[in-house]
Amino acid sequence: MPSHHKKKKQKKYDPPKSNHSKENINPCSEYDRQPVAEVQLESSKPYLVKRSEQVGRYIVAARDLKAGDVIIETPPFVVGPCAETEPVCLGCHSAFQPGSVVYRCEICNWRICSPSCQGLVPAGSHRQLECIPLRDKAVHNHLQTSPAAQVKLMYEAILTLRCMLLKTVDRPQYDRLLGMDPLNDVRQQIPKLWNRNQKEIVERIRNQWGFAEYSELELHTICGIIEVNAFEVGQEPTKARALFPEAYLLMHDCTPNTGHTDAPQTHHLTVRVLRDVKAGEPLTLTYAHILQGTLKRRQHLREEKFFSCNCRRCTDPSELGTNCSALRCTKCPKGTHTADGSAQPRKRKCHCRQCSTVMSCEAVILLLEQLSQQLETIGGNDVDGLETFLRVQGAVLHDNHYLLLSVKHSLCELYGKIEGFLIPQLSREQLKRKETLCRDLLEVVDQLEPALSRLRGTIMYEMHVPLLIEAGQLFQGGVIQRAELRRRLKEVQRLLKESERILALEPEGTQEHGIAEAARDALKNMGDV
Ligand SMILES: C[S@@+](CC[C@H](N)C(=O)[O-])C[C@H]1O[C@@H](n2cnc3c(N)ncnc32)[C@H](O)[C@@H]1O
Repeated sequence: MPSHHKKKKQKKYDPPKSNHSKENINPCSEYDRQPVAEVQLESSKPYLVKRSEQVGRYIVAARDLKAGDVIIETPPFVVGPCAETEPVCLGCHSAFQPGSVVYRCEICNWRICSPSCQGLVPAGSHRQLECIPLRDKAVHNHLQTSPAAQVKLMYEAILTLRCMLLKTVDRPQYDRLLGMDPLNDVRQQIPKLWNRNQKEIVERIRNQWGFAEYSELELHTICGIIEVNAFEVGQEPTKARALFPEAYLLMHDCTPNTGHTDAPQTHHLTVRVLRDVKAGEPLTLTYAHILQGTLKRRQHLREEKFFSCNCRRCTDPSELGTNCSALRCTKCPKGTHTADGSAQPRKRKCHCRQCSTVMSCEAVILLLEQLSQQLETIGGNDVDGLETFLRVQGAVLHDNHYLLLSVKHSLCELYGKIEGFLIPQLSREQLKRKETLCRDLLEVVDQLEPALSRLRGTIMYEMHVPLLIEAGQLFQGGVIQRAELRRRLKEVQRLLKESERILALEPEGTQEHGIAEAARDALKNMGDV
């Protein structure tokens, strides 16, 4: 729990209004449902809370911020298993390895990774929240008799139950959780979603598990709070969802100016600005995948986050010049098709920018679905299969199309990492290939998520390897002289320094932190150039 939290008188839940006032609101005077202590402390924060009709509450920089400045640092309100997940440890949320010893919680009998799992006991975790209620209601019996698909849904319901149990275990925390917008009015208009929640979560918790003391509306509200506001946390083999104070106020943008990271085990969240931000500028986060095309991002945001994105990138058919969603024109040799900026899928058309041929967006979506399915049939480590996909579909899609970018990203990591393609096994052509793939990716990432982007940091680290080897080989072969060698090594150093600068910001124990250490070692080994 954040240290500034003070106990306050209980307030009745007042669902947030979706017709937010247009007026900009000073954090010291706004927040009808905010605990007083928190409002008083807001003024020391690097952000101000505002509100608009279109976005609801959002935050802006309270002063000029420098790339790397931390704007939010917070423990989670609550963490829990992802939607429809395979069974995970209810302590640390790590997946169970096939054949690993089966341990069970001695109280509730649900599976855990080990009796000494550190995640079982902290505040807001299994033992404090659902463990004894699950035992008292013998919920484990349902787990044993249910088919795998139902078991996944039972794990999904755990996070809703955890939030709900806060009402009795930690009422102030529960009240703060209810400060998040569940968008009930919007979600209720989507029968597929509402009815699914009713059947799979609300009725499960109330009727099957026997927690009838919680009303249907309370449980639907928690479902909404999770759907609208939860962050994905953890790294393989741990994957979970978490709700955080403050961070939920970050509005979405498809070219965000903040990035976030969560610490292994505790899932404490750190949000930093990725680039310099001027006072008054909205602080933004992406709720979608950065290397995804506009149609897909907008679809995800509409269906899963319940709004139409009209950011600069979504309304620009070229996606800020990257052509991330462009298809090659079948009628003219140089043309590319891109969707116009309309937010409404039915109205959208994909025009060739050279010859004005028009394709319907439905046809484009269908084609991309087929290509995605084709891609899924290629094994994750199948270098040749992925290269063939790039070659064949490169005739249909722009070089920077997001489907090709995702293949390029996989390949740039595979060259140098898997048996048969380890660094000493790579031919000159394959090393060059790795370099080219990294350059292609960097060119796009520099546009969409510049400066301190984690993706940039990892690509730069990958790219230093072929450049370093090539420089050494060319010098030893007498192809380049000392001055050219020096120039090339300087470039390698630049990549390593930038990669280290970015990834050293990641918490200890993460893969990225490990890469930062490797970059530091590589720089030390290079010595003075
Ligand atoms: C995590 S919440 C952000 C906080 C929220 N605005 C509030 O007042 O509680 C996400 C919701 O905010 C709104 N939102 C965030 N970014 C937006 C954007 N770029 N355009 C429109 N609505 C946005 C959407 O309703 C979205 O479902």
